[in-house]
Amino acid sequence: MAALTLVSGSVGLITLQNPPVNALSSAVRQGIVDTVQRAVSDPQVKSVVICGQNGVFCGGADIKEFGKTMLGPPLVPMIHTIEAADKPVVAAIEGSALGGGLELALGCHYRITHSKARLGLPEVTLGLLPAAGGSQRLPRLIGVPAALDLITTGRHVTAAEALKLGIVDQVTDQSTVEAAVKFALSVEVQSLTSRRISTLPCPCPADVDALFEGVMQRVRQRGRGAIAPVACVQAVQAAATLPYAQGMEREQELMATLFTSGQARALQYCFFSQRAVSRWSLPSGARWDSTKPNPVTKVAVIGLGTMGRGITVALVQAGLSVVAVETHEQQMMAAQRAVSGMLERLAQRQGVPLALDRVRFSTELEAVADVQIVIEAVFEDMALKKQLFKQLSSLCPAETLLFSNTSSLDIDHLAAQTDHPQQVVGMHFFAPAHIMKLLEVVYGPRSAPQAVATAMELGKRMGKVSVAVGNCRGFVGNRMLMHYLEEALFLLEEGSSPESIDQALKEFGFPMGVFQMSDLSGLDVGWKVRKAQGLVEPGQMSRVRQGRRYSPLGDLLCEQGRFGQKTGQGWYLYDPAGSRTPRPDPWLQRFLEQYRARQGLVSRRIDSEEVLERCLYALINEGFHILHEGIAAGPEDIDMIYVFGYGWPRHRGGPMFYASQVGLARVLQRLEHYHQLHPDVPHLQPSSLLRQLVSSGSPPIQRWKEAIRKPHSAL
Ligand SMILES: C/C=C(\C)C(=O)SCCNC(=O)CCNC(=O)[C@H](O)C(C)(C)COP(=O)(O)OP(=O)(O)OC[C@H]1O[C@@H](n2cnc3c(N)ncnc32)[C@H](O)[C@@H]1OP(=O)(O)O
Repeated sequence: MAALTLVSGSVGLITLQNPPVNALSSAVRQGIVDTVQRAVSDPQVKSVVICGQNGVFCGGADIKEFGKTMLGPPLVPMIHTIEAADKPVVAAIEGSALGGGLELALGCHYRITHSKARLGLPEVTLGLLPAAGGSQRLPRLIGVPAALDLITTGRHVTAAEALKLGIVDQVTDQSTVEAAVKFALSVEVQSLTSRRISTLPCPCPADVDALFEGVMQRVRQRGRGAIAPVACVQAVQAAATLPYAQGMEREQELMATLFTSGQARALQYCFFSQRAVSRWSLPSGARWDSTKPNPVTKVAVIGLGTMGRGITVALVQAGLSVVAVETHEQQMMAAQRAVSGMLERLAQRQGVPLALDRVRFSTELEAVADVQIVIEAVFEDMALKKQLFKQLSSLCPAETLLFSNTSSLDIDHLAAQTDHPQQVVGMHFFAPAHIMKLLEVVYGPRSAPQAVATAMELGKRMGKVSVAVGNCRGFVGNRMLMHYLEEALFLLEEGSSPESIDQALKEFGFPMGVFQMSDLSGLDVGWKVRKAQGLVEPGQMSRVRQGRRYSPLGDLLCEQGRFGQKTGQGWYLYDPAGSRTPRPDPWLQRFLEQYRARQGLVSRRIDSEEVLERCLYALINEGFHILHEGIAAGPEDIDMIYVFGYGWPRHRGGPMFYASQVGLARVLQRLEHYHQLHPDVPHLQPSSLLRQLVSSGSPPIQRWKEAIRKPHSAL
C-alpha cells in the first residue's frame, strides 16, 4: 500500500499504492508510517519524496471507511511524524492532492506540483472539516483570508493558483517525481526549522475579528443550515487565535461533532450517489459497462428559445460542433445574439478562446442532415413535436439519434412518429441549460441501449450529472414535484400564506420556497400543462376535478394575467415587473380570504411542521411509487435528481435519503394521518413499497433495492 525505494543514491521514494485515487485507507496509512520510519532510520537515505501511483498523489481519507471501526494508525500523528522528521520530506503532487492528501503534503517540508494538478481541502463538501491539521496548517502557510476561502468552500485550486497562494514551492510541466527528487537532493543539507508549518505563527490581517464575523455571516447564509462550513470557520479562528497544540484540540473537538452528524452522512451519501447514477441499467438488462456510446462530434439543436440557447452553449463548451436551427427568422437573429453573448461572457470569465466558430446557425431544418445527434427543443406542444419527429425521421440518416428536451411529454409517442424508434431518447435539461448540472435521460420502451449510452456520455461531456429514468408523465423530477405544488395550494386554501409556506421551506434549506419558485418559472407554464390534461375550467371554482381534490387557485391567478415575475404579479408582487425581489401582496391576501369565504373554508393556523410534512412527504411518497414501478433504478437516482435539479439541500441528502433519516415508520404514520384527514387526496395514500419497507423493519437505504421485487416496468 506504500512502497519505499532508494533513488539517485540518497533519496527514499515512497509511493502510495491504492488505486484509483490512493485514498488514505488504514493499509495506506500503515504503509506510510512503516516506510517513513524505515527511510528516516536508514543512514543511506538523506531525503524523502512522497508520491502517488498512477499519476495521482492522493484523494484524501478513504471515505468508504467512514462510519466503520477505525483501524490502523490515525492521520494526525502520522503527519506529525513526517513533519518532525530530521530529513527533508518533499511531496511530489500529480493529479490531485485533496483533503487528507493535501494535509499529508502540508506535513511535508516542501511541495512540488505538476502544472495540471489540483489541490484543495474539500472536507466541507462531505460535512467535515480538514481535521488532520489542515485547518491549523493552511492558515499558517497562506494566511487567514485565503485559508478561509479554501476551507469553507472546499474548492480545488490549480497548480498555478497554489503557487501564487504559497501552498506549493515549485510547479513543473515535466516528470513531477524527477523534479521532486532533484529538489530533494538540493535541500538535503538545509535546515528544516522554517519548513515545519505547525511551528510558524499564523499571519492575521489587522481587522481579523471583522473578517471572521463577515465570513461567518456569509457561510451561514450560503450554507442554508449546513453545519460544516460554520465549524470550518471556527477551526480557522482557533488557528488564528490559539497556539498550534490548542488549535489542534479545537479542530478535533469540532470534528467530533461533525463526524457522526446526519449532515455528514447525507453529504457522503451524495458523494457516492453522484458517481453511482452514472452506472445505469435498463429493464432489458443492458448496462453502462456493456454498451458502447456512439462517437459524437456534431450535434444539432432545433428550437432556439431559452432552453435551446442554453443547450447550444453547453454543447459548444463541451467542445462539440453545433448546428443551431430556428425556423423563425426574427427569433433566429435574437438567438444568435444571445448565444454569442453567452459564449463571449463565458470565454472571458474562464480565460479561454472564444469558440463561436463551432456554431452554425440556420433557419433550414435540412441543415441537420449530417449530424450524429439532433436535440429537439421546440415549444412544449405534443402536436408540434410529433410533426417535427416525423420530418426528422425522413430527413436524417437511420443512424442519427433523435433526442427530445421535453420536460413531461411521452417519449414513446414521439418515437412512434419515426421509422427508427430505437434511436429516440429524452434528454430533459433544466433551465438555464448551460448552468444547471442535472440531466434526466429518459428511455422509452423502444429506446436502444446504445442511444441511452450516447445520451449519458454526452451529458457527461457537458459536465452534467445524468440520471437514466423510465418514461412516464413528468418523468421523475416533475412527477414528484406536482404533488409538492398541489399540497402547497391546499395549504393556502386551508389558511396558510405564500410567505409562511416559503419561509418553512427555506428554513428546511431550499434556496427558495415553492411560491417564489413558481413565480420565477412562470405560472402560465403549469396552467398550460393543466389545460392539456383537461383540468382547467375557466371561471370555475369547483374543488373536485377528475374525481380528486383540486385547487383552482393557480388557474384563477393566471386568468387575471398574474404569471409571476415576468408580469410583476403572481403569488408575490414584483416592482418593477421582472424584478427578482418578491414582496407580499395585500391583494393576494384579500383574494385568498374571499376565495375561502366563497368556498366555505374555515381558515386555521398551520405551523411549519405541517407545511414540511405535507409538501415533502407527498413528494417522497411519489418517489416510492416511482421506485416501485422501476421508473428510477434506485433511491440514489431520485435523490441526485432533486439535489442537482430542484435545489433540495445537499446536506439533507435528497428526498429518499431524508425519508430514511426521518424514519420510514414515521413518514408512513404521518402520511396515513394526513390521508385520513384528506381522503380525497390520493397522493397522500402511502405507497405500497413504503408499507413493505416498514413492515420489513425499515432497512437502510442501501438495501431498499432488494425490497423492490418488481423490476423496471415499461409504460
Ligand atoms: C477528515 C477527512 C479527511 C481527512 C478527508 O480527506 S475526507 C476526503 C477528502 N477528499 C475528497 O473529498 C476527494 C474526493 N474525490 C474526488 O474529488 C475525486 O474522486 C477525485 C478528484 C480525487 C478524482 O476524480 P475522478 O478522476 O473524476 O474520479 P471519481 O471521482 O470518479 O473517483 C474514482 C473512484 O474513486 C473513488 N474515490 C474518490 N475519492 C475517494 C476517497 N477519498 N475515498 C474513497 N473513494 C474515493 C470514487 O468513489 C470512485 O469510485 P467508483 O465510483 O469508481 O467506485
